[in-house]
Amino acid sequence: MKIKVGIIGATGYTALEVARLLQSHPNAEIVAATSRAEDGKSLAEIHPSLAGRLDVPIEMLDAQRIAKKCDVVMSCLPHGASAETCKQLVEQGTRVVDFSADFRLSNRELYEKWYGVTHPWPERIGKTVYGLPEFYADAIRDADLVANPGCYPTSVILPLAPLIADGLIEADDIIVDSKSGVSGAGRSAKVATLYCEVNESIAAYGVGAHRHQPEMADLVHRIGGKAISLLFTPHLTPMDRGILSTIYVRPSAKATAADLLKRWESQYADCPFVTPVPHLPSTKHVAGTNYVQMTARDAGGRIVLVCAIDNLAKGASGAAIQNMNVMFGLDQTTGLLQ
Ligand SMILES: NC(=O)C1=CN([C@@H]2O[C@H](COP(=O)(O)OP(=O)(O)OC[C@H]3O[C@@H](n4cnc5c(N)ncnc54)[C@H](OP(=O)(O)O)[C@@H]3O)[C@@H](O)[C@H]2O)C=CC1
Ligand SMILES: CC(=O)N[C@@H](CCC(=O)OP(=O)(O)O)C(=O)O
Repeated sequence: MKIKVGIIGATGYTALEVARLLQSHPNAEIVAATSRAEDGKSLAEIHPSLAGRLDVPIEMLDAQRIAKKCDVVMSCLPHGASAETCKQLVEQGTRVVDFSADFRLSNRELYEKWYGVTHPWPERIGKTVYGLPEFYADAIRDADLVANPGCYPTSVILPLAPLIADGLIEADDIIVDSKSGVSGAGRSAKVATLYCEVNESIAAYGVGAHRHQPEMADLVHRIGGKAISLLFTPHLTPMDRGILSTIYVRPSAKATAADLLKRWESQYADCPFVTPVPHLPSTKHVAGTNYVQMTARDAGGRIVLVCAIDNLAKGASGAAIQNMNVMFGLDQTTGLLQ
């Protein structure tokens, strides 16, 4: 019997990536998809790259109806809108992977400060597992709701957390410089992501004020056991997909880049998607895959960490399928090794 999967927010980029990846998943099938704007069409009509392969009809979102059809729902809705629907689906007995930031942080105050909205299900903040199977597989296995990680945070938490846990780097002096492809901003029309704005150009945004900064600090603290101080600057770059994070840290005592690589190798020895590498990774090395490549270099008294992921794969939809695999007792890599 295949896992019956529903995709809500089906017109977006992460939904397309879930559908693309699930087509070659041997144990799952898409049985429902929703959108407010494209009700009545099919997934393949909205996403022509799926033509001839996925005829799932798009329907309006009705949590009760979706819950009846699905074992698990991928909620590809924006933060703010997702939480209420996740609540209804979980209450109807369906398991949910939430792509939004609505359940990622440790507490309601932090969420409401950074997201500027009142949370509709505050009881679940701090009581929802963060969907990084590399650290939380046991809790994900039994979860009714999984908070899929943010894309930039994935590229920062995976390299930093084990180093903080072992005291190999200073916790109070971390600078993160990240670059993202434009699909990270979603598919809805915005001036900032128009062709003429992004083509042949690169720009910083959200300097010192991006909502992924508290997510990174919160999770590195939770996993590494030590509070950290971190400055994060994201950049929008003229590519479709991919994230490259360059992280400047100060080594504690006499730690070298080689020590950090060794630490990652032991931490992630049993994690099929996290690959410490000797070369400097680029977004091309992981494009379209669920892999994470990371390396470290000694430089001017600091160590520079470089981590590459695909924002739509390990940064969103690949991670969600990895989480679904854990939730349903499958091997983490099922359907994700293409
Ligand atoms: N893009 C990325 O790289 C990443 C995205 N994420 C997160 O994943 C989620 C989806 O992202 P992405 O696919 O890029 O987003 P898109 O903007 O591409 O798609 C969002 C989808 O949600 C629906 N939607 C929008 N507003 C509402 C609303 N108020 N109520 C119900 N449905 C709504 C839209 O469809 P319609 O208007 O037709 O209903 C659309 O299908 C977001 O929470 C995002 O933050 C996480 C990691 C990476
Ligand atoms: C390039 C770009 O705009 N990226 C998005 C982050 C990607 C994302 O969707 O993250 P969440 O899941 O936390 O929303 C941004 O900076 O807001």
